Amino acid sequence: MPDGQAVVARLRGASKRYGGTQALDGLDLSLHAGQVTSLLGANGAGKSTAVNLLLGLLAADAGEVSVFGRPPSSRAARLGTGAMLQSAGIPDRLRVGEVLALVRSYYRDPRSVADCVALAGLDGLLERPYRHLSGGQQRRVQFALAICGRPRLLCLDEPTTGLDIEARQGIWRAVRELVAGGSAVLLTTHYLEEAEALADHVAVIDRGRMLAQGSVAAIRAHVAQRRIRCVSVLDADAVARWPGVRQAERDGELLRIVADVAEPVVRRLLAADDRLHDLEVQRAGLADAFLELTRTPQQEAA
Ligand SMILES: Nc1ncnc2c1ncn2[C@@H]1O[C@H](COP(=O)(O)OP(=O)(O)OP(=O)(O)O)[C@@H](O)[C@H]1O
Repeated sequence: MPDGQAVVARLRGASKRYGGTQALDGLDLSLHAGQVTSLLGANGAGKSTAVNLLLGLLAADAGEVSVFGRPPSSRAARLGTGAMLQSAGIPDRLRVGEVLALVRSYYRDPRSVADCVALAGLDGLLERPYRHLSGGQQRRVQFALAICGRPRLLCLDEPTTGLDIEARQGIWRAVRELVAGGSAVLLTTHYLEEAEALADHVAVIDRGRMLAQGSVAAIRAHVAQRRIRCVSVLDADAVARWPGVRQAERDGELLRIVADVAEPVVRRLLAADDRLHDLEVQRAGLADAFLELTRTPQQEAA
C-alpha cells in the first residue's frame, strides 16, 4: 500500500448487490492525496459500482464508505469531489461556456475559465452548443466540469474512451498536474497503457473482490516472464519444448516466444540459428500481469 500520504477516501469491506448479482463483495480500497489509483477489472468486475459508492450515488449494503472522513453524500464530500462518469447527463441545449459557468457557480473558489479551457483542451469550443460537439469534444467538456471545482478527490470512470491520442494525452497531462497539486485521483480504465502511464497505485478487482494491489512494478512482478521476438527459421513447436519456454509460435518470418527467463533461451536460439536477426526481448507489461491475475481469480492479493 502507498504510505506517507493522507487517505482522502476509503471503501472498507464495501458490498453491493443488485438483485442476484453481487457487484462488490467486501472491497477495501484507500485513495491517497497526491496519487492516482487505477482500478482495473474486466467488464462487470464492479469498478463503476465502487465509483458510484464513493460519489454517494449508491449506498453500500454493508461496509463503510468515507470521503474526507465523512459520508460521501455529505455536503463537504460532494463539494470536494469531481467526477467524470460514463454517462454525463448534461443539458444539451446549452453552449459549452454556459454549462461551464453553471457548474463553476456551485463552488466557492472555482478554477478560472481560462484554466479549465487550457487543462481540458476546450480552445474554440465555449460558444458551441454542447449537442453539436463530437463525442471526444464532449468528453473534454465533461473533464472540464469534473475539475472546475478544484476537487481534492477526482473520480474518472473510463475518461479517455473514444478520445484521439492528442486528447488522451491532454487529459493525462491535466491529471498529472492535479495530482502534483495534491488531489487524489481514482481512474478506471480498460487501457492498461493508461494505467501504466498514470497510476501510482493499481488495484485489480474481479467479481467485486480485490485480486491484487500495489505499484505498477509490483503488479507487473506477478508475471516474471519475458517476451522474445526474432526472425528465425527455427521450428516453433521444437522451441516450445525447450526448458524454460512457456510458449513459442510462428508469425510469418517472426518467431514469438514467452520464456520464464530470457538469457538461456536467447543463448540457445543464437547457437541454433546463426542467421537469426532482429532479436528483441521485452519484460511483461501490466497487460500481461492483468491477464494472468484475472485468469487465476483465487490468487492472493499482493
Ligand atoms: N443497476 C444495475 N442493476 C443490475 N445489475 C447491475 C446494475 N449495475 C451494475 N450491475 C451489475 O453489477 C456488476 C458490476 O457492474 P459495474 O458496472 O460496477 O462493473 P464495471 O467493472 O464498471 O464494468 P465495465 O468495465 O463493463 O464498465 C455487473 O455484473 C453488472 O451487470
